[in-house]
Amino acid sequence: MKEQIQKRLSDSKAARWTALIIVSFTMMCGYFLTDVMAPLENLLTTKGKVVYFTDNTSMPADTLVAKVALFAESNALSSPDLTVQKLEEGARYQYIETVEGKQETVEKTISTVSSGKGWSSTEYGFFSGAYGYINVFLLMLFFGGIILDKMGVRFTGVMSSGLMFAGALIKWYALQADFGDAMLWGMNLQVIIAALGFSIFGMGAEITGITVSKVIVKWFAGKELALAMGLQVAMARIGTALALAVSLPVARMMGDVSGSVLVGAIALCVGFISYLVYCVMDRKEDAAISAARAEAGEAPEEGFKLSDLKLILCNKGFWLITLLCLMFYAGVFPFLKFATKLMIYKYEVPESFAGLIPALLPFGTILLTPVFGTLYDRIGRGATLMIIGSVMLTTVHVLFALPIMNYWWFAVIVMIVLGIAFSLVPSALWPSVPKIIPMKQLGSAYAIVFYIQNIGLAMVPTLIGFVIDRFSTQYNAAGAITGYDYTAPMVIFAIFGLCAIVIAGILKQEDRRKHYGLEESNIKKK
Ligand SMILES: NCCCC[C@H](N)C(=O)NCC(=O)O
Repeated sequence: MKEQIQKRLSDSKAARWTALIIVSFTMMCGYFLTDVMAPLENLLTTKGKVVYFTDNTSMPADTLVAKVALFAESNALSSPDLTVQKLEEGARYQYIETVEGKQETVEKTISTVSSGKGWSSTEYGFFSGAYGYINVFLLMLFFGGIILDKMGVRFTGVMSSGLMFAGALIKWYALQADFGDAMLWGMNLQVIIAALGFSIFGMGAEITGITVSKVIVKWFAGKELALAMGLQVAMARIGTALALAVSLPVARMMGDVSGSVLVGAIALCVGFISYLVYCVMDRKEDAAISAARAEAGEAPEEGFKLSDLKLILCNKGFWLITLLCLMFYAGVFPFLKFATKLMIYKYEVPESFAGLIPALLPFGTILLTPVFGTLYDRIGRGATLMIIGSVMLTTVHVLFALPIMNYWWFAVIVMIVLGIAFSLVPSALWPSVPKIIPMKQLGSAYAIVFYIQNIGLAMVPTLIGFVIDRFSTQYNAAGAITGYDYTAPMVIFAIFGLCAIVIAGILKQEDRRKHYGLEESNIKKK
């Protein structure tokens, strides 16, 4: 009987994997909402309504009306069905299009109509970066780590998943409301309120992220730690992949971009409830740990002290991991925010399918991250995996920057390579932190890594949005946008990759000197 009390819940395989699935589900819902707007960039940056045709092409409603009016003026319309009629499902239109230098009459049928928001690329970039603003500028992630180490995973997780839900609701409110032409700080008021919601959500998502990492170390240390972390990341990627794949169809179906955000907010509500379920398991685990300590006559584990921060901040290996994280993730997550439009304008993929190519990236990682995690658990080579992943990231961005091979299948291949890189580095990077920093400082350590990473997540989209507006957007004589040249933004992303390679190389050298064990396996033989 006594033995049963002392047995930790985490010693049971079923219990620890159940705990992992529950907390990973909460995180997955967070990842869904994080990227739900990415496939909607084209819609958000178009003014007025956008019509989608049954052949999967799309165009701003104003352009269609102008083209059809021009056609009607110069032709006697053969069928009343083809006159300018209501912009609604099933309506048919004829107009002239220039295909390979020749003028052709095309006939199209509307499939759905959605409302664009008329944001500029700068506004879209500002909004996308908002995820990190509160984390970075109000130091909330930093405080989040201290709260986590002081208050524990139950209090912190409930608070942070509640914040994610609240932020999502504000974002949804901003997108479905009509603010007319109201402006604030030189930007549309809608952008500012949506960004505020996204910032609150981002604070919740990042604090949930460090909490979940600590939960996993608590349940899996000395066991299948990297595999568990890999699986958690894989589930998170399902959230990203779903966001990229279904967001546009949902927005089209519901007639507005806010529809996709509403779906995300509902998912987050379920995620919040599932974290409450985890709290029940966590309480039992803590009780078992305390009972075992009392039984062994050990004093309860010393709590986190602020002076512990010094130990973290003076550790060179820790800083190298943190900088690698900053550079690597600056080349991936912000890129995803712009990737759908890149597919539309550089690779001429119809908008209806364009989100599916970036979605390949997280889909690929769903399988590969746990595979590489297991590899790290069993054979080690963590620093080497990070170098290889960073080289792949850089190569991919160089290929996207070059004005060659503008074929959709080439974009697919390059995206798959990026998917491999995006599996390699996270599966080695996150389980490497506990090799450098002890458990009781782990919450703060992950928080500082996430904090620095968030500087990239906040600033890079803002920078890229500005660069696209300033250097990449092409206009015709009348001042209308005709296309985009993605060379400059992609070169910026490639530079982040290059920095990641250098840092990963130095980390490997440092590991050799300090014996962190990054190249060693994680599973301890009993
Ligand atoms: N788009 C979600 C951003 C998550 C950032 C988070 N700090 C993180 O790095 N998580 C680990 C990962 O690989 O997703």
